[in-house]
Formats: sequence, structure tokens, C-alpha cells
Amino acid sequence: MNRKLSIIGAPMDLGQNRRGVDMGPSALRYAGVIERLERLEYDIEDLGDVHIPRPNRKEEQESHLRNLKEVAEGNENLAETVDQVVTSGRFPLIIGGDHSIAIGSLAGIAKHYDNLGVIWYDAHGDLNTGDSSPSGNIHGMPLAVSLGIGHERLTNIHGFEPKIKPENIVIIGARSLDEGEKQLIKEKGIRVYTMHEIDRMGMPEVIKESVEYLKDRTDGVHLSLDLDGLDPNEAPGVGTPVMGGMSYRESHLAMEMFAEANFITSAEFVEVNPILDEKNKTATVAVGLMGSLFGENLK
Ligand SMILES: NC(=[NH2+])NCCC[C@H](N)C(=O)O
Ligand SMILES: [Mn+2]
Ligand SMILES: [Mn+2]
Repeated sequence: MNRKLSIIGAPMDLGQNRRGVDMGPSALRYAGVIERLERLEYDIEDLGDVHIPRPNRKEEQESHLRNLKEVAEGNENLAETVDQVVTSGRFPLIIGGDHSIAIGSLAGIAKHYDNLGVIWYDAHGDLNTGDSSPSGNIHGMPLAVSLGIGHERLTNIHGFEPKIKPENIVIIGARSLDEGEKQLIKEKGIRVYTMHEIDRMGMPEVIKESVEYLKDRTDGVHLSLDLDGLDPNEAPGVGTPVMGGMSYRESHLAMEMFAEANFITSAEFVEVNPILDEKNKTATVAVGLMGSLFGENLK
């Protein structure tokens, strides 16, 4: 693993409709992310938070994609910062913020790879388009957007598209997929391990297969971890909880196996909402997972 790490906060809450997730970066810093990773002998630089514009309350929404303009602008800013971090040879660790920030993260990272792999650890597919979305919330769209599917203002962020290819994606933990998302998964042949597969195969086998699948076909792998992938009993501070998720222990095992495989080249942790949390529990869980991802257990 790259020993030089840059932390980038993305205080975005405009990709969905529950306030508070913009305080995610603070909650994660408060839960000790920097100290935790410094102990592992990383060279850490905290770049602070990228600018996310505030919506003009009086202005009419120009599209049924909620806060399209501001989400797009915030993600342009994030893409620029992430791009610079990768250019300088450092590992970008992005802390959110709602999951719409994956649009900017992937935009900044994918420019540097021919075949960027993506692990989408999430209860959801986030594969909606404006047409298929039941909510109009952009945090339900970033994976589709990164495939070049969706509103132009989003797909073209950072000036190119698509960012990723369907065969380089693995979704882990899905248990709430909308109809349009299921169709897209079939049509594009996206690899998905739903909770059903995780229960049947067990987490070790799911992660082993995922690593093998991505290892030969990609030249870098981005981990996009939505805290709602975990069971809401263990990670309650999220805006769209879905029962029956991956456990704390399964998630640590997954992170440890990624660390062993030594193939993750960028990561983001999203959807921590301290207002909905219980005494910063979810942020603390997230920081623990980062510890495992960055090799606590290999020391
Ligand atoms: N990143 C997330 N938590 N996404 C939840 C998306 C929920 C639902 N599929 C939607 O499109 O609205
Ligand atoms: Mn989710
Ligand atoms: Mn998500």
C-alpha cells in the first residue's frame, strides 16, 4: 500500500434529503481517523474540506434531480482536488458526505487509470438515472453516472466519460435494488454479491472471489464504502438504513482481506450522519474499518 495518504473531506448533503451528513467529515475526524492511521506509520496530510456550494432556496429546481447544480459543482471541486492528490503520488482517502461524492472521487481518480476497478460496499446499487430514480436523490445515482449513464451535467464532470467500465465493478452487500437498477445490472453484466450470496457463500469466499476477479483485469481499485452496507444495528447513523446488512465482523474481515491483497489504490467512506447517529458510533465504526483497510492486522 502507498504509505503517503491525503485525507479529503467532502461535506456534501445535497445528494439526498436528510440534513446532517455534511457533518460526516467532522465526525470522522473527531472519531480519530488521523491518529488511528498515523499509528500505522503513514505519512498523513489532511487537506481539509472541499467547497460544496449551498443551494439557493428561492431558485426553482431546474430538473427533478435534486440540487443538480450544486451537486455538480461540489463534485467538480472534489474531482480537481482528488486528481491533484493522485498526480502527486499520494493515496486519496475521501471522507463524506453523502454518496453523490463518488461522482467527483471517481472522476479525479479514473483519469489516471485505463481500467480502474471499483468495489461498491453498499446496501444499494446507486445505479439509478433521473428516469429510474424513485426519489430524485443523486446519492442513488453515482455508479450509473460513472458508467456514463445519466444527466450530462454529472456524467461529464472533470471533462471525460465514462469513468469506469461495467466489467470492472463489484457490488457487495446489496439488498435494496430498484427495478431500473436490476435491469441495468443484467444488461451490463455487473458483478453483484447480494446479502443472499454473502449468507450462502460466507464473507471470506465473497471477498476472495472479488479480489481474484478484479486483480487481473484492473490497474487500480477504488473502494467506495457506504456505511449503510453494514447492518443498521451496528451502523445506525445513516440516512437510508436497510435491515439485514453485513456485520461489523464481516466488514472488518473484508477490509483485512483487502489489505492482504494489497490492491486498493484509493478509498472513500460515505453516508456517516452524526445527527442520526448514537454517540458517534457509526463514525467510530468507520474509523475502525479504515484501520483494518490500512493494515492494522498486518503489523
Ligand atoms: N447512497 C445511498 N445511500 N443511496 C440510497 C439510494 C436509495 C434509492 N435507491 C434511491 O435511488 O433513492
Ligand atoms: Mn447505500
Ligand atoms: Mn450508496
